[in-house]
Amino acid sequence: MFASKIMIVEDEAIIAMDLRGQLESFGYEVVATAFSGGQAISLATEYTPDLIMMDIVLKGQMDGINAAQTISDSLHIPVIFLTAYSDPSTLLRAKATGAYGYLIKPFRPDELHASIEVALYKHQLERKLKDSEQWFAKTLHCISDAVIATDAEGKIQFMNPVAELATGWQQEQAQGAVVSELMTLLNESNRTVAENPIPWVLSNRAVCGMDSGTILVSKSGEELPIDDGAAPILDDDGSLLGAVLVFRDITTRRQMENLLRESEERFHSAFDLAAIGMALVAVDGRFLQVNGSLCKIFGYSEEELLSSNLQMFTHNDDYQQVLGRHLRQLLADELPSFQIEVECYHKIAGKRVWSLLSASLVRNAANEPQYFIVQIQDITDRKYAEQQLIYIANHDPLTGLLNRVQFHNHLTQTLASAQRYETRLALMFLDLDRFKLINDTLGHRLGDLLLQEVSERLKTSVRTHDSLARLGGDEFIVLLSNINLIDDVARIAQKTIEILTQPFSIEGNDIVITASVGISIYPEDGDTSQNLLMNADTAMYLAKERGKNNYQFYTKEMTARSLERMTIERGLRHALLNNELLLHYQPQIDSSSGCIVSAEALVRWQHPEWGLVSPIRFISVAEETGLIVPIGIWVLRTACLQTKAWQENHGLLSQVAVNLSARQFLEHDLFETIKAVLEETGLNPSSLELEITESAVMQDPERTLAILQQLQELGIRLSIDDFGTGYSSLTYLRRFPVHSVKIDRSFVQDIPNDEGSMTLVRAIIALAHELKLDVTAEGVETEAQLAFLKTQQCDLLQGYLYSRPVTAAQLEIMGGEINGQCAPYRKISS
Ligand SMILES: Nc1nc2c(ncn2[C@@H]2O[C@@H]3COP(=O)(O)O[C@H]4[C@@H](O)[C@H](n5cnc6c(=O)[nH]c(N)nc65)O[C@@H]4COP(=O)(O)O[C@H]3[C@H]2O)c(=O)[nH]1
Repeated sequence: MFASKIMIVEDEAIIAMDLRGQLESFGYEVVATAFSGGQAISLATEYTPDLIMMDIVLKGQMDGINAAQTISDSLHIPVIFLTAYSDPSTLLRAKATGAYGYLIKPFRPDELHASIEVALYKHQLERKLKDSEQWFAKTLHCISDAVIATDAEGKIQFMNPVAELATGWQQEQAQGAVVSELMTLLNESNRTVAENPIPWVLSNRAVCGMDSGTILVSKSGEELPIDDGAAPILDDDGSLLGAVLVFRDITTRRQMENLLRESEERFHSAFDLAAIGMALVAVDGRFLQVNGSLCKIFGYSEEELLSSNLQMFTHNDDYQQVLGRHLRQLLADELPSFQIEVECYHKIAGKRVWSLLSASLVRNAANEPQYFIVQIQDITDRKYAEQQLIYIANHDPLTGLLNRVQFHNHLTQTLASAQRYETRLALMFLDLDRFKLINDTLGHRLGDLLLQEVSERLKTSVRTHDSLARLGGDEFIVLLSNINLIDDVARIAQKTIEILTQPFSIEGNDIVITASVGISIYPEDGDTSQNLLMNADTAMYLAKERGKNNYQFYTKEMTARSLERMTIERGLRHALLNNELLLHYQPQIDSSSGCIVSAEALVRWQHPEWGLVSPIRFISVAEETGLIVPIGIWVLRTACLQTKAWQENHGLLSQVAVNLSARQFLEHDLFETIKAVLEETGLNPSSLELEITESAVMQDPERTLAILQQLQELGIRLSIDDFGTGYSSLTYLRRFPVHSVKIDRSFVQDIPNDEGSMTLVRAIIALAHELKLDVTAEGVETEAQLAFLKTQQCDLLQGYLYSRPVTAAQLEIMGGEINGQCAPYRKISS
């Protein structure tokens, strides 16, 4: 603790020294001793002691009282007077300076000590009080609220600067004025004069809040919205000292409140009237507020929704989990917002609603989660449209079966699972036989209906977990998964074929179709979807070749064959462009005259590497690929040109026979093409015989009949090739405008050993003649065959006995000798 600093003012040096001794003995520090009033002021200024012991009577012009007055006014240092005089006027003067003590000499040391301690304590108290007053005064000046204090009569005693600014009155002007007269207050709502709270506070001695909505009219008439309160000022003993009014300008707050209210109104109207569903959802998922659109989307009333939670819309576990996870991520601040598609349920059982749900979380100023704002958009229509698009993209529009792309996906997945679980699967490639013909003859509309019926039947023949697809046209594919026994696959294939052979009745038309099926098995026939599909396709081709209407399992040998077929197909396309095709002619001999009257044109392929290729190797490929159409035209044109040249230059051949493939009959302009070739080459139609196989005629008898009639009317001769191998009867053929039949060489070759063949040949010739048809025997190789055929009066003979098919040049040598006359046949060495 520091000692209090005391200054002595005493013009008697001995007394001053004595006093100093006493003070120091009490523990004070005597910082200075002054001997006059003037010196007292300057030393007090210099040392600022805590207390001055001042003698009243001093030498010089200034006595102790005057010096004390100056020091008290300017330095606020407490003074204790020491004097030998105690006359009333001196005492009065001393008291007026605010003296802290007055000791009459001689005084006792304990009296001195007590006076000093009292003076120091009193001064300390006064200083604290002053500091505190100053602090309060400064506070009142600094605070942003307006403060007006009145006395107990309501007269203004204090106004801080904010109050001055708000009221327009300076404190000096307002001092002493009655507050309610100076301050005009209005009720904002009805603009009537509002009561000033001060009088009420003074009479009730209670705190009073001012109605919000109060307006202060300033001195200049300016109006300020204020928000305030007033309180009484009570003394320690409870007596009323006055009142204080505190108010603040709430213009900015009002503006903020207005903005907030407007924004809330906007939000509410946006919320209530929004076309999309909106909800405020508590963090535990309960609905706090829902709008009308939300109720409409799900068919629930507002009350029903408010008593349930967000998860109620979807019963699907997966969606619930996804939704729950996203909401938790919002709460954990891991996501600012999210948007997910959820499959929901309408109140009406079974009605599904697809919704696009967006949510974000509202947090308070302390960043604590308050509630979710959830928006729900009904996207059911869009979703169905999307599903429809996906369905369309994955399904065949005609039959509703899987399409090629989707089937590939299925196959890839099923194959992966078969590989994982080491199971077997089978692919059944199914192609309708002669569908193109049906399509072309009955029209595309009926063709489409037939395909639909076929797919319906196919559905019944496969198991539910098998996949059925239409790859295009009349090609179907079945994927049989989890196969135990190959026999099961065979059984299904057989059943499928049988189901399809039952006649279809479509718009009054009875249609009979058959199908060829090729089968490949995983893992035996391939381990990729491409391999398995290719091999099933290859097997299907073999089924076609083996007479159609059957099924074939893939074998390794088929690949070699199919490879060869592919090579032939590629080569054939070149052959046409590169002029690699040529014709050989096989003579046909008149049995009675022995003359060459006709020749059959037979195509050959002079391959640059393989040499001369037989038509047996390439005609079937040409037929499957459709290449037979341009090849057939080429053959026809070449044969006609050649025959025309022979007729004109050598007088050779009254006729040439050209094969017409069944496939060519599918061309809608077949007749026009043939007619054009005849016109172009100049060959007389009667010099052309077209050989049509029995099976080609029977594929579509009505259509063929119409074309044949046109050809006959043009003068072309028509012949049925390979007669006897099919199922047609001669009487049936009567309806067709044919001129001759050609007995198949398989019957001729058994003559004379097989009585049955001979009987058949005999009957064919007899019946044909009865029907006024010529008969040509093919494959005559022996004299015995020739003799038999002659006795049966077979009209024309063709076979190795006479000649193999030869080049045009060779044929000229054979028949050119008689110069235009029908020369007897002369065999050449071939
Ligand atoms: N074993 C034996 N065979 C004999 C005898 N006489 C003739 N041949 C053969 O029998 C076939 C007769 O022709 P196809 O029955 O129309 O049978 C033809 C025909 O179906 C087809 N073809 C040939 N050229 C053409 C063509 O230009 N167009 C069409 N669409 N098919 C053709 O190819 C088939 C085979 O023709 P090629 O190999 O030339 O075989 C020819 C001929 O060489 C014989 O005494 N013994």
